Amino acid sequence: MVKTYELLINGEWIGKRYDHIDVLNPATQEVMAQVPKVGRVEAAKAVDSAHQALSTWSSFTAQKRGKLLEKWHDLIEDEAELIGKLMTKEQGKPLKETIGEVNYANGFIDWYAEEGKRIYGDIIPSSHPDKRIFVQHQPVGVVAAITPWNFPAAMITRKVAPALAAGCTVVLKPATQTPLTAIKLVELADKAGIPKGVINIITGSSSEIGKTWSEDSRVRKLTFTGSTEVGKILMRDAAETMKKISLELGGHAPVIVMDDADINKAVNGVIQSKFRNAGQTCICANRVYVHESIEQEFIHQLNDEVKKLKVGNGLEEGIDIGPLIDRYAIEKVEHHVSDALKQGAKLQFGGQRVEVGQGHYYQPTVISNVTDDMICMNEETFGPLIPVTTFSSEDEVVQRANHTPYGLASYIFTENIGRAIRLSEGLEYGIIGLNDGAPSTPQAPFGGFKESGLGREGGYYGIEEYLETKYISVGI
Ligand SMILES: NC(=O)C1=CN([C@@H]2O[C@H](COP(=O)(O)OP(=O)(O)OC[C@H]3O[C@@H](n4cnc5c(N)ncnc54)[C@H](OP(=O)(O)O)[C@@H]3O)[C@@H](O)[C@H]2O)C=CC1
Ligand SMILES: O=C(O)CCCC(=O)O
Repeated sequence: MVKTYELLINGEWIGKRYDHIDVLNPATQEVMAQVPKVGRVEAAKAVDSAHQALSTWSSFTAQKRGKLLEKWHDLIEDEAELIGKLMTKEQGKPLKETIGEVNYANGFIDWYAEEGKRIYGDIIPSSHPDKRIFVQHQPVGVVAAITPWNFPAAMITRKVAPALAAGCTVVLKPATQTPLTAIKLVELADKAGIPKGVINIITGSSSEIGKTWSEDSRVRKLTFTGSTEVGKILMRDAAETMKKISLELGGHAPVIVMDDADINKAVNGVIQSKFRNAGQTCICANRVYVHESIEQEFIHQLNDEVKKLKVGNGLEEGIDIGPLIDRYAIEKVEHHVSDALKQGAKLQFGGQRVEVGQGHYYQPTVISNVTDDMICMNEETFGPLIPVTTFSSEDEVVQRANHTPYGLASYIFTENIGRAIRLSEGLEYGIIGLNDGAPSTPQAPFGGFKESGLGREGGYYGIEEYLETKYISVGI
């Protein structure tokens, strides 16, 4: 019999009396667990609970909240391997990546346990001799967090840790495909002594839960990571109650490899960025622009490295690329590859499914002779495909790289400092990996320009998203 996980509302674990949703292991397609399927009633109860807990939690000192966050961090650290295994089973990514993600996720808790103590205000010199200007920051209130399946731990802590550190309480809905890691993290928060009602987690109908939270004026902040399409729905709905919002949405990251680049560094950077989570991240390299003079050498080295990558069940030793999340994901990759090949792209490596059990596995794939009108050059592939094209000048490549509604991450490989600065300034992206294929870290601001979203997560920028600014004008 599969385990049924429970949900936490107002300090009580509930779930037995609801319908359930099956959680599948993407490597085997087996049902590995079930979670309750709740809707509007429980979504509203979760807000009641968070709202009730708000005054006490926000009145705690930052030190007291920080201590509880540290306790939560330590419990996660103790169970990192177990959580990693659970995440590999529900999400598919290799164990080395899931354990890495647990540590990355825990880094946000660690960072915000400290950062909560540094929510400083200002005293601003007044132009009136008989007045003083004080500015202070207060928690925004109840926060609703909706998270995706591609980072089942990090997307939870990147939102919940700064919210809690700022003095907010949270209602959380993880993705239906990967709720187990999230529930496990909340269980550890409960065990750490974070008071009842401060974190509430529910699973179920995303549209009903999203609507309920959007309409509820007690929810003062909505934070979401996922598709641009859903982000736009949530932004429209949140406008009714004028909530603060953070949206971390899709991307279409260009990689620019200049003729002076260290090719070895560029190849490793592309591989690091592209094949993390089998290409299912919004900052993954989506299209590679290589200077025409080094195309052959770059592709040759890239093929050599890509050939070494091992595809299979992420629980097995030595696996680099696990299964894609579901059948729609692999069909999308196939569609992008076949469209490109039909229009004249050249297959360098891969291009096929890999038959391993029942999972949806796809070979790491490299195609060249790609043109800007192909689907893969315009839509997020969210899979292990590297399309390579060439360019001849700096201006041309910046213009082509910026020609997209997205603006999340971009990558530059060059050894020339002037070019590095010019390109970094010219690219309309929130994140630049300059000779770096892995820019994500808890201390830095993560977020996008244009249709890649609003707001930033991580670093001190990340906590500002959970604060209101209050100005007190004092007559003396
Ligand atoms: N920026 C990023 O990190 C991500 C980008 N994507 C992109 O989006 C594509 C689609 O992925 P998908 O998982 O469908 O992403 P979605 O945007 O559909 O899902 C992300 C989260 O939003 C929830 N959700 C879905 N619809 C609504 C709604 N109407 N109201 C409130 N919440 C909602 C989902 O719940 P539920 O799971 O219950 O449906 C999930 O928790 C990917 O192929 C990729 O291109 C996807 C994931 C992450
Ligand atoms: O948006 C995503 O794909 C999740 C975040 C990835 C990261 O933190 O690197």
